[in-house]
Amino acid sequence: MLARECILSAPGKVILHGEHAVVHGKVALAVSLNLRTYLRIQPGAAGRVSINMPNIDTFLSWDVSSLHALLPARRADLQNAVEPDAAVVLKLREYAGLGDGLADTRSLAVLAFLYIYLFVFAESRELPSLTMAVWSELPTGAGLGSSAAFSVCLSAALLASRGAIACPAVEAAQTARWSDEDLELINKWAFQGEKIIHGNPSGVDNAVGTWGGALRYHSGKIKPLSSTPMLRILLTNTRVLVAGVRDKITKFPAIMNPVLESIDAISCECERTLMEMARGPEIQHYRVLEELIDINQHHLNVMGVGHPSLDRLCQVSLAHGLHSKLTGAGGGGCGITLLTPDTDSSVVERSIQELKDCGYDCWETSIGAPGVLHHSPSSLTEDVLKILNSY
Ligand SMILES: Nc1ncnc2c1ncn2[C@@H]1O[C@H](COP(=O)(O)OP(=O)(O)O)[C@@H](O)[C@H]1O
Ligand SMILES: C[C@@](O)(CCOP(=O)(O)O)CC(=O)O
Ligand SMILES: [Mg+2]
Repeated sequence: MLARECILSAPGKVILHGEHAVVHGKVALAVSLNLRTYLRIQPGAAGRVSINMPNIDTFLSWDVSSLHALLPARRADLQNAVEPDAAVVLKLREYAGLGDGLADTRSLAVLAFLYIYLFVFAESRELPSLTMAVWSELPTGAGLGSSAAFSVCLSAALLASRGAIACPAVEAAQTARWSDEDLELINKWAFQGEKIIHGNPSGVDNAVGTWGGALRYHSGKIKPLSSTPMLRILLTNTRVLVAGVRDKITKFPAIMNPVLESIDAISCECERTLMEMARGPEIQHYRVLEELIDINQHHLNVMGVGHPSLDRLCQVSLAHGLHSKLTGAGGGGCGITLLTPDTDSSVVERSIQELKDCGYDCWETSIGAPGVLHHSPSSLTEDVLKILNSY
């Protein structure tokens, strides 16, 4: 077990259409982002488990012997990731001294680690000493799926340490993908991590973090959108922290269900348009994509997940003829703006500048990055390697 170090990474995501509705069984379209979370795991000091998570200022270490007491009584089935129940989460909370701070999403990262560590090793009853460091290029809690990228990295690293999946061989300065079968297992356990962090996630974020690229997600069914045209997108982080957005879906189901149906239809229409564009993109296709973005943004506001900072993003970009919507949980966080072939570069530059003047971060992003990857140390940038090596 954990004979050597393993470095891996997983991407964040952008939801084009279907956030929130996807939790209620509607279709979502999502794409991976060129911003990644990196994790390095290595054999630790004898009898110790240490986790270092500088993005959330959390550095913890435990005795393996004390962790043994937390092992579930029943042997967990490694191939069918076990769902966390409230009693287990409470026990882990008490052990880690995290109290009941439900609002402190940072502590959920610790719980996700403890859960996956204990349950992945539960079958063997042998817990390894290890040291782990995680570093992300993604802002946390901004709607770009940092929780899923984190859960995917945790799942892949711990399954590899357990020997449940083999680390694919990497040449110097290169990366390697896991087999489809291993990706299935990584995704299953990452979903459990997301359940701890989110409560009731749809599973779309961990699917993108695992497989990368563009995909259609519907009630757990994942379809890669391999022939999607290359879309140019501006990503804006309003820097307003997403704080426990409460949508109105459960409060007014009869009123909100038609809105969810409409979002489902938007995702399907967008998918159809993207497929047509793959055969030959025309400017009318972009006009349809823009209209779908506008309609969905209105729906998301109706659902109560908007924010004045996101309204401002939409107004500023529309003043330049560009169409935006929130992405992810909403209530702040990030929005996307579609750039079209007839968008002049001076318009893009002016829009970016005006959005920066609002105090937002704004940049043109590239989408469709690979899913979870195994890295050789020399495939990492010096900056990332330095951070991971400092723990
Ligand atoms: N790099 C990281 N290190 C440790 N925990 C992380 C990291 N990235 C994300 N997380 C966990 O995910 C949480 C943020 O997830 P969430 O609120 O779903 O926002 P999002 O997924 O949109 O970034 C953090 O509070 C933390 O618990
Ligand atoms: C709102 C939702 O659709 C996406 C949440 O994404 P994020 O954690 O805000 O990046 C929830 C989900 O799909 O689980
Ligand atoms: Mg998340």
